[in-house]
Amino acid sequence: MTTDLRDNNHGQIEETDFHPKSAVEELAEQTNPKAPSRRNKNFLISMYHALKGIFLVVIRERNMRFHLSFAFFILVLGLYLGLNRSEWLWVVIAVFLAVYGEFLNTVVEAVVDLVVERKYHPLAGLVKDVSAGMVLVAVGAELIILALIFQPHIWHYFGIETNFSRFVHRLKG
Ligand SMILES: Nc1ncnc2c1ncn2[C@@H]1O[C@H](COP(=O)(O)OP(=O)(O)OP(=O)(O)O)[C@@H](O)[C@H]1O
Repeated sequence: MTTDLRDNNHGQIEETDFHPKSAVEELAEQTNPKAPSRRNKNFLISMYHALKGIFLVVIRERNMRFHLSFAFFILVLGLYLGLNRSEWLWVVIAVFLAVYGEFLNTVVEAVVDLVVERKYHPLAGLVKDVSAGMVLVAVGAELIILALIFQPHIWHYFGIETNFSRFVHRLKG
């Protein structure tokens, strides 16, 4: 995180903490006011734009790369520990909850920057903070679900026997 100087709308300059440019900020700088607005002409073009959106967030948002690296680790751990089908279902829901939250957060950041034209505004800060809080809640839910799913398997792996870990392991056959 770096520091940035911003006008606080009262003629004073405040020092605020900011990360280096995010995907949203870089795109905001590339805006060409003279470019005509274009609409998607067919399904394939719509798909292309949707995939471009996913690609942009994955490549340029550090937090998204963290979520995906974590998801990959969970995938490997799940395969190694031999989760069953219904456990995978919960793992997928948990992982996508956090990833989806990150997508929403990126959208919120972009819209806020668009509305305030990247100038300082307390409400813009509030919206971004609440949006970041939403991601945190989603990650909290993800971690709780993953802990509930993986705990009996990890216990069993380390030879810690509880009624539940025995029950889950028996389900695996
Ligand atoms: N226009 C603004 N006016 C006031 N405060 C802002 C503004 N933009 C950002 N902030 C404050 O700076 C914080 C960081 O904003 P920023 O846009 O850099 O998000 P970020 O840290 O890159 O988020 P993420 O890590 O989720 O991508 C916000 O949570 C908010 O408190």
